[in-house]
Amino acid sequence: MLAFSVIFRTQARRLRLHILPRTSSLIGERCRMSSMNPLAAVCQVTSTPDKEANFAACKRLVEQAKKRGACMVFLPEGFDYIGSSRDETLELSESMEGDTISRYTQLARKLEVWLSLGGFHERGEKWESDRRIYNSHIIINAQGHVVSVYRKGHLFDVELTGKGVSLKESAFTIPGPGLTPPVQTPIGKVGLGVCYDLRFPELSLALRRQEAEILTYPSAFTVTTGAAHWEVLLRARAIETQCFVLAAAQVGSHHAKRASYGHALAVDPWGVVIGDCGGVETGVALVEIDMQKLRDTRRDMPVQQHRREATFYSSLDSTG
Ligand SMILES: O=C(O)CNC(=O)[C@H](CS)NC(=O)CCC(=O)C(=O)O
Repeated sequence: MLAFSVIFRTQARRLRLHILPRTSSLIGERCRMSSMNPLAAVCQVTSTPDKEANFAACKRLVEQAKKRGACMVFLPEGFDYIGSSRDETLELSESMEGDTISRYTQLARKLEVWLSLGGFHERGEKWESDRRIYNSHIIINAQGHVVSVYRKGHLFDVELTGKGVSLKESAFTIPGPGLTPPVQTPIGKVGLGVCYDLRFPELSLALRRQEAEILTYPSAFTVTTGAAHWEVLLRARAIETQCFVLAAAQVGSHHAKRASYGHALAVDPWGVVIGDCGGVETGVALVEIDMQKLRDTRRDMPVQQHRREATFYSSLDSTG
């Protein structure tokens, strides 16, 4: 009998529930059955500069998640690698046609599972002359086709005085051109962001306006900013858009100079944390995507209808 564990959080207590599907044949069917809520898998990994080892670790988690009944598996920013210098980060990058994406499309096809690959280091169009990359969030369907790509719009150029955080993403990355429309998947309509984008509610509101039901922020948050802001920001985006929010994450030490906060998280449209991978280990949290919860939340408190964006922006214009 196959069992899977879902990590639920009730206030300060964490409970691990073991749920037994009635028969193992239900697992493959779950994504197609309208009577059961689909399962999403939010992964937490520790990428290093070793691409082979990272692929092996991610593949194991995707296989585990599929076995436990997931229809769609979410991997974090830098799932391919986290480089130890600007030069190494650039050197290891690939195009969409390279080995890495080809291996993941094969994996998706073989396991018949959808994948969200957050934060792929993608060589830009003018790589040969400018050596710049995009930070790309790629969606692959269960037939192994790339169905959507969003290129991170907000770059993390941040230096926190006295807090040991100093990163300049724009030194190697080009910002993406803008929003990618939400994509229909077996778990719902998924809107794409990446990591630092989480801090900009105008992106999540634009995705909500385009009918997103699930927002995704695959991340590699720093330990300092993660401890201060991560859960608050994710819950705020969920509450104000009334969407599920799924955020796969990097955890622990990538190399001598860099570590990540962890806590890959899943939040429901009411703002409740329904999955949390913790701050220590790699792993996967399986969560039910119950669209009735979303419909109830939006019906009871129709904030999207109450929104008066135009009023506030036009008053800004008139006051200069
Ligand atoms: O560098 C790579 O290889 C992959 N990219 C990242 O890890 C990015 C850019 S440096 N990290 C973040 O955006 C952290 C955001 C953050 O921590 C916050 O908003 O507080």
